[in-house]
Amino acid sequence: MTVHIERARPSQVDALCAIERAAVQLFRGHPAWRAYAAMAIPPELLHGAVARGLVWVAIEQDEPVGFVWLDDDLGGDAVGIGELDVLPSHGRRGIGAALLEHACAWARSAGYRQVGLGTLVDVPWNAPFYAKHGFAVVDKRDPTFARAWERDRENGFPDDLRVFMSRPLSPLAADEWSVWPAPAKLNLFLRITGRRPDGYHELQTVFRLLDWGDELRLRVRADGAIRRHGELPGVPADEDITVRAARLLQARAGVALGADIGIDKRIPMGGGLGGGSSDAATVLVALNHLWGAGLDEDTLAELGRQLGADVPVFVRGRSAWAEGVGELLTPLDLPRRHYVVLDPREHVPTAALFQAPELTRNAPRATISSFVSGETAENAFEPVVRARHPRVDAALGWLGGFGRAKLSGSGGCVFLETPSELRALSIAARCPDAWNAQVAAGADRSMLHRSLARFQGAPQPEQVRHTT
Ligand SMILES: C[C@@](CO)(OP(=O)(O)O)[C@H](O)COP(=O)(O)OP(=O)(O)OC[C@H]1O[C@@H](n2ccc(N)nc2=O)[C@H](O)[C@@H]1O
Ligand SMILES: Nc1ncnc2c1ncn2[C@@H]1O[C@H](COP(=O)(O)OP(=O)(O)O)[C@@H](O)[C@H]1O
Repeated sequence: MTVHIERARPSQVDALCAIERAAVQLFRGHPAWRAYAAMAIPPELLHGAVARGLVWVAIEQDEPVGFVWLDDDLGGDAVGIGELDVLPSHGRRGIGAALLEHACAWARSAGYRQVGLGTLVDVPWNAPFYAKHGFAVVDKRDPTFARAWERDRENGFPDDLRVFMSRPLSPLAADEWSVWPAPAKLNLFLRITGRRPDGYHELQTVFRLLDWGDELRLRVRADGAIRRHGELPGVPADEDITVRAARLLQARAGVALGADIGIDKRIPMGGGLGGGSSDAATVLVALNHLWGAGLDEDTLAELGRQLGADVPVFVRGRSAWAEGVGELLTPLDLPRRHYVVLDPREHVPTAALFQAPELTRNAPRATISSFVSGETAENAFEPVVRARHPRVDAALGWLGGFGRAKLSGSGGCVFLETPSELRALSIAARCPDAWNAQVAAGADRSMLHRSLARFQGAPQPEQVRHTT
């Protein structure tokens, strides 16, 4: 029977937790059994990892039979194998090895240079299995594993039997596909203070970048062509902002190389989460690197501005206070927060909202301190969108039952800030079926810039992901 591997979907989370529980039974009688048996994967955490594209599942006859979960919290140029489990009934068929190779291949495309893991030295399907697949035992005091070692001790794993292992990943060749993240954003408030002669509106907003978003695949072409692979509903290739971004960069930098572009779309289109803008910024930043075009960040941000008002903040890669049409940016370090982001599945047309006669477009100017104190927290589009789009109104009403729910950008996505990931996960778990709920952490430094640092072999800007 054939098995194939694909990215895990939210609907598979319960099945994956059950696979882990079945696989752990093989440790009965082992000194680590008590610790392993006491530690089931919290389904909400797996949900988060699935949403961020870090889990792959092996499917046989439409049923999940194994999975691998990558842990991107190690830092530096290393990614971890957080979990690798196969149903005991499907063991010894090479499914675990295939999952491992799949995850390592993705990690290599994402610019990681090593894969690390913690495992048991005396269990045949643990350390000896990984050794067969290119992993070598490393010194436990290696700083890469400091957090993992600490977690081991918290979980009561037998320290003498646990080893950390690492496998190097070779750099990508020039003609291979690479993968790059394109994070979503939220507008923590949005005020419109005036209108410019060209019809564009002056606004003030705070862009909060998230640790969740789209994934782009890029491959350099020698023939100069820019090609999009796959379909994006309602967006012909020539109109796709990623294709336009690549062409703009090509012309500005005078490069003769081209690119293949693939988009794994996770951010709802037209949802006020800046998905298209972020995709465009990722293309500018990534191709600038892959083509060796050598443009500086100011030039890339200006190219971004030509593509859309929200593109520069993604090019700069910092959560920021914004003015002008969104291009005058002051980086902000915001407190650690998680967000429940709710998609009412309603496309809200941005341009029409900016034209709405009832929109408040002459608000007094706010200050950063009035935002920080919580006094300035409104979104000028919210009353207009609530009146025109009943589904968005209903989503705000439901989420508002848990705290101060807000609209992002011009909507239709709405969000709620929470002090802990668990609180966000428990609210998201109660979301009515009609909408889609996502939990994400705020990121002061963009995951795009973490990727760029990996590809450049430079030190990481800072951990993006805040855990509580
Ligand atoms: C409202 C915001 C807030 O972050 O986000 P979204 O809801 O789109 O995510 C942005 O200002 C949207 O930025 P973006 O989506 O890039 O807008 P653009 O493509 O540049 O513009 C779409 C249309 O909106 C109007 N527009 C846009 C920005 C602005 N400051 N004034 C405007 O009047 C213009 O009519 C323009 O033709
Ligand atoms: N690569 C792309 N991803 C998303 N939208 C795109 C893309 N290219 C063009 N678009 C167009 O831009 C519109 C706005 O996109 P998006 O950035 O997702 O929403 P918003 O501006 O509300 O945050 C979409 O409805 C779509 O028509």
